[in-house]
Amino acid sequence: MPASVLIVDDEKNILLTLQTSLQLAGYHVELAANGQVALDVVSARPVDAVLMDVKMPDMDGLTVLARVMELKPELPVIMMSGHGTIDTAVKATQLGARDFLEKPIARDRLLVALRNALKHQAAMEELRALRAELGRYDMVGSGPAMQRIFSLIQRTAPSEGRVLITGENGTGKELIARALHQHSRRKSAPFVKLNCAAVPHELIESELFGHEKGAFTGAVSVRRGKFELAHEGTLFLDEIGDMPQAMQTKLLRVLQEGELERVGGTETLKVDVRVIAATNKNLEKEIEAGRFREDLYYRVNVVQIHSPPLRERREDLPALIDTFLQEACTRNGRRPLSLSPEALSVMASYSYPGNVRELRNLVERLAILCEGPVVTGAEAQELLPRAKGTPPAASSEAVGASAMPSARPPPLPAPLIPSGAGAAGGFRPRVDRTFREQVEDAEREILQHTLAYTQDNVTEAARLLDLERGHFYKKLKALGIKRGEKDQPPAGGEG
Ligand SMILES: Nc1ncnc2c1ncn2[C@@H]1O[C@H](COP(=O)(O)OP(=O)(O)OP(=O)(O)O)[C@@H](O)[C@H]1O
Repeated sequence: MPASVLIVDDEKNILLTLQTSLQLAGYHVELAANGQVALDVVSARPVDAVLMDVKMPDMDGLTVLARVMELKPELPVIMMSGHGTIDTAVKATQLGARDFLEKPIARDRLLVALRNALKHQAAMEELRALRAELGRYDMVGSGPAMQRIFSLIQRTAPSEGRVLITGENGTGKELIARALHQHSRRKSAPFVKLNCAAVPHELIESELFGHEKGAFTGAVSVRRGKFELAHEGTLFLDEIGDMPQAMQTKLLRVLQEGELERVGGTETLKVDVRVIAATNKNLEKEIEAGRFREDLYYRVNVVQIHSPPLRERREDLPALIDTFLQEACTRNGRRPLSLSPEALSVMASYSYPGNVRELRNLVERLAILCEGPVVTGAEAQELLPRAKGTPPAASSEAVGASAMPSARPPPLPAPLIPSGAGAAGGFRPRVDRTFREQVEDAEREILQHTLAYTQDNVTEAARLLDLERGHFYKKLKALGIKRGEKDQPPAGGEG
């Protein structure tokens, strides 16, 4: 689609001369003979740049410029003046003008200014997108599950086939979608994302298809939808299982015909977009339950890529931890940290219900909180969440699938191994803690472990350990264990 330029000038012959120059250079041109018309156009139709005279009757160019900046702060505006003073040029720049040209306008100078303004605009948009996504492109992992994903990406990306990516939250579905885009012939066009679960149902249509000015209350200016923005590129529909049914029907039509109308509009727009969808739901079950259209499912599910949960590809943990740790250290301006074997073992024994996203956050916390340069097992242990029924790890087992408990709690608390004491053969005497302190460490771990198992239910934890409830509370206090407020200590604090 050619870039569209709005020319604003009260002199008709200037409008026509500039129009001819720009049309010959391949631009789509709109004309406005005064400031009010210009403002109407800017709020009613998408324009990519504005070329505007300073001196106009009724509303002068600088006033119009200020209003345009309120409506569309990112829109590049080039001001023109036959009576250009430095003052006016400075004022225009302060108001947000991208360039200032003196009349009479040389064609070459005009085209260079316009090209620069549009290039700058595109670069800023790219930069914004890159900043937002910084560090989210590279996929780490060399185990069989990731190898399978890489191979599917390699084979599917160059095709035009729609892809459905399935998997729990935080498993890297968006990264897969981005990798598909980056390895496709569409890579120089935009990658646009819409999270269907995050947009209120009543707004999703205008998010996807855009809207005309006045289409509904709050539609103060025309807006392009995600489909239009993704023209010639890729549209990533995240959480497609949450798309309202009425929208599923409309989406189906766009996928079938490549055509759409903005909300409140009558013009039919043609779009060339590759759709990649993702879901954490089982869409076949959603179809059975009547919540997801079967025909839409077949449209989006030409190729399916499943991203398994992290607990099913534990072999990737060390590489992921290492990558995230180095990234986090750089980001937080500290020297590289490394994990002791005990810390790695502790990290490996957690089940990561939030998957790679949770791992990434935990590692970021390690990079901020640990003294270093080597993260100890105790520091890692301290960091892991324990309140959701996940028992804290035994600290000195080897990393590997067998060292990792499943996400579900065991039927009874697993036998505990005090910090620093491993399974048979792995025992290492601690010289940095007294005997009494090590006993307390062990007691603390038993109480925390049991509380995590009972989801902070003290009565149940005390029962499991065959302790009186009051005595249990006393121990918690003595060992400095903080807990949630599910039930209160008995009156007097003892039992
Ligand atoms: N293989 C990987 N290598 C490196 N980083 C990864 C990998 N997988 C996921 N991540 C990181 O984990 C985080 C979550 O990934 P992403 O947003 O792609 O997951 P998702 O499955 O799309 O999540 P949601 O379903 O919640 O939208 C991101 O910070 C991403 O960079």
